[in-house]
This record gives sequence, structure tokens and C-alpha cells, in this order.
Amino acid sequence: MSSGQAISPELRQWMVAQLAAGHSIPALRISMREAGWHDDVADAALAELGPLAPMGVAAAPEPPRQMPGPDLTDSPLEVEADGRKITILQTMQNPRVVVFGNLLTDEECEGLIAAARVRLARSLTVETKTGGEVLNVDRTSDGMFFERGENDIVKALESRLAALLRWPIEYGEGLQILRYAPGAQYRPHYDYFDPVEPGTPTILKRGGQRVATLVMYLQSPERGGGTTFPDVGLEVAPVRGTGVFFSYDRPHPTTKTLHGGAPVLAGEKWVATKWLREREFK
Ligand SMILES: O=C(O)CCC(=O)C(=O)O
Ligand SMILES: [Fe+2]
Repeated sequence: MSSGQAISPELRQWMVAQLAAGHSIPALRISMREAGWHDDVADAALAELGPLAPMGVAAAPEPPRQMPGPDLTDSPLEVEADGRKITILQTMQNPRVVVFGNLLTDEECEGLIAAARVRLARSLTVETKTGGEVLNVDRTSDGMFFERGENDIVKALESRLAALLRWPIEYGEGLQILRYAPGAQYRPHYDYFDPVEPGTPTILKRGGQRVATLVMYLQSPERGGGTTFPDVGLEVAPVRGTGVFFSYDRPHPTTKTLHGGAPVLAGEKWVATKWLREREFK
């Protein structure tokens, strides 16, 4: 029976994922309570979901969706974005990976590092269990975020990336900057928010899922620090001014987008990460 109260698509997706994973309805209610949903909202949502048989729902195919990415029709060696010629160094279909050269000027890399350096703190990551931010033991770099359009370099870069990846600026998160000292690394992880975690519906209210990542290298270390994709044995060298793009059309390991920042062995590695959401990230 419907309560008349609409469930958001994200909450529905999360609930369906929970049930498909074999969690019971009482367990779901407890998770929702812990994530801050009031019991009456939780009950209404559960009632609305009522007619769906978990197994049948899990088997339903996902509709195809439009994804960010460069236009590589006819295999160009370079793509122009905002008047800048960006080179295509490497591509992979599954996972979808594109390595770009000539993405940023040395001045842009240095300018971003200088502006970020004074604001660094031990990196926080979005905690899907609670929807808050926590220190992540898997990531030993330091980091900060620039607001979208915060300064001229960020503005120019965001405009270039929107043209290159054919995705609106407004669908992008603020630019994240990370500094890896010798020994620092980012263990393999997925960038999408795990649909099974109770904090995920809260996170998805703002812009929906992440669907793509662009990691841009602002400073090369002397050794180590590549971006690794363990499922396919790929390692991208962290060369200043270049970047690695990868996309994931569903929040699932079958996208093979497990990736990490290998330990820096010598020198310092700096990256800027741009995450793209399904919708406007306000
Ligand atoms: O530093 C890297 O190579 C990877 C960074 C990364 O995975 C991220 O920022 O989500
Ligand atoms: Fe990542």
C-alpha cells in the first residue's frame, strides 16, 4: 500500500540493494534509523517498496545512461577543449580509461600547488556509513578541496574539463588536491558510493552517484606513485600535466574501476582529482 510519500530514487536504489544483498526489513529499518531517517519515513518508504520482490528487482536490467568522456570518434590523436590541444596517450574499453597528455600547463600545476599547500590537512574521505567525513587510514596523503570556480586557475581548468569530457561544470564536485610524501599511498578503492552502505542515500541527495573520475598529476614524484588498476594490471605513470580519466556507469565492481595511488618511493607526488556526478552538484 502506498503512503503517498515519494521515496527518492537514491533511497529506493539503496533499499533494493540492501534487500537483494539478503538484509532483512528490520535490519533495514535499524540502518535507516542510524542514518538519521525518522521511523515514520522509514516505514512509509518500506511500505512503498512492499510489492517489489527482492530477487525480481535485483534481476531487473539498468537502463543505459549517458556518460561523461571525450569524443574519440575516428580515433583522434588530440582533442581540442577551450582552445587547448589535449593529446590522447592511451585508451582502454573495460574499464573505460583514457590517459590525457598536455592537460595542464606547468604554471597551472604550480599555481594549484601553491594555493593548496597553505590549506592542507590530513585527507578526509566521505564516510558512507554515516554520511559524514572521517580520517581514512587507507589514504596517507594530505588533501584539501577548492570550491568550484574558486580562483582563475580552477575556473579555467573546470571549463576545459567540461568541454573535454562533455559534462556540465555544475555536475562536477569541487577540485580535490592531494599531496603524497615519500611512503604515502592511497590503497585500491572505488570512487562511487557503495549502494549498500546506510549513509549513501544521504550523500546521493546532492548530485546523485559519482560516474567518472579524472586524476591530474600536478607534480611527478621521483619514483613510485603511479595510479594502479589492479583488476586489469594497469599502472599510469604520474607525469606532471597529464591525467587519467575513468568512468563507471554503475556503482559496482564489474566496472573494474578499482584503483589506487601506489606508494611514493622518492620525491613528492601532487594530484588534482575531479569527480563527476550524475546530476547537478549544488
Ligand atoms: O593518487 C592517485 O593516483 C589516485 C587518487 C585517487 O584515487 C582519488 O583521488 O580518488
Ligand atoms: Fe580514487
